[in-house]
Amino acid sequence: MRVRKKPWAAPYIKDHADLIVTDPASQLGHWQERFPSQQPIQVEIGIGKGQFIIEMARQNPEINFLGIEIQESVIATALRKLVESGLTNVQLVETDGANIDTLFAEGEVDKLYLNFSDPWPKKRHTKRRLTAPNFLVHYQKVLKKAGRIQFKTDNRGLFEYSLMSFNNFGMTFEEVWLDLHNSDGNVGNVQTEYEEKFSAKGPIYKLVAHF
Ligand SMILES: C[S@@+](CC[C@H](N)C(=O)[O-])C[C@H]1O[C@@H](n2cnc3c(N)ncnc32)[C@H](O)[C@@H]1O
Repeated sequence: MRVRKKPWAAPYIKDHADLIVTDPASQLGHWQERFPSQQPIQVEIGIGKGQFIIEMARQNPEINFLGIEIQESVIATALRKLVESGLTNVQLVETDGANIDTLFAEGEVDKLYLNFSDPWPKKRHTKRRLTAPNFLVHYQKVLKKAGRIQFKTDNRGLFEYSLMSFNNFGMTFEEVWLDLHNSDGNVGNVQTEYEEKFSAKGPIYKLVAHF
């Protein structure tokens, strides 16, 4: 998903350096200092406009959330929502999720969310999928022992690929939902922007797994 540049984005991000990090490697070992309370850290990679992470933070004040997004113009919109929310248990991080192993110490992350990740359907782009083994190696390092990865998508091809990828990596599945919105798994489900947009067109798939 490529989005048009927004001229206001860079200055807005600069003005809100208390809520967004643009040089994340400098925070290694210091993430908790960015929050008022030391609490478990949960991370979403590819937050888009931030609806999911902000609502999760509202519902779970006992957790500190970090939202990673690669596109400046997209994360700037999420930042606006965060500013309006007044929440203090969310920090945004403008970076490539592929760098996650350089951002956190081993076992620092409690849970990882991947929502409606770009499908990269062409075979030659497999390594760009956020559920590919080259990403799983990094997730395994930063997640605490038995820390969960929660993945949702409307893309059947990506979901099937991810099931195989996690399984081949030796991960254990805790939940697999093939039609989340019409199942018991939907209780307490927090929807993302993409989920709201695409659930009318077909099923939403979800899995929760750990290493
Ligand atoms: C299809 S959108 C989904 C947005 C949101 N999660 C939702 O469900 O509404 C995927 C988002 O992931 C971001 N993204 C893709 N690859 C990324 C990466 N390697 N690191 C960080 N963000 C990434 C994209 O810029 C885009 O905003």
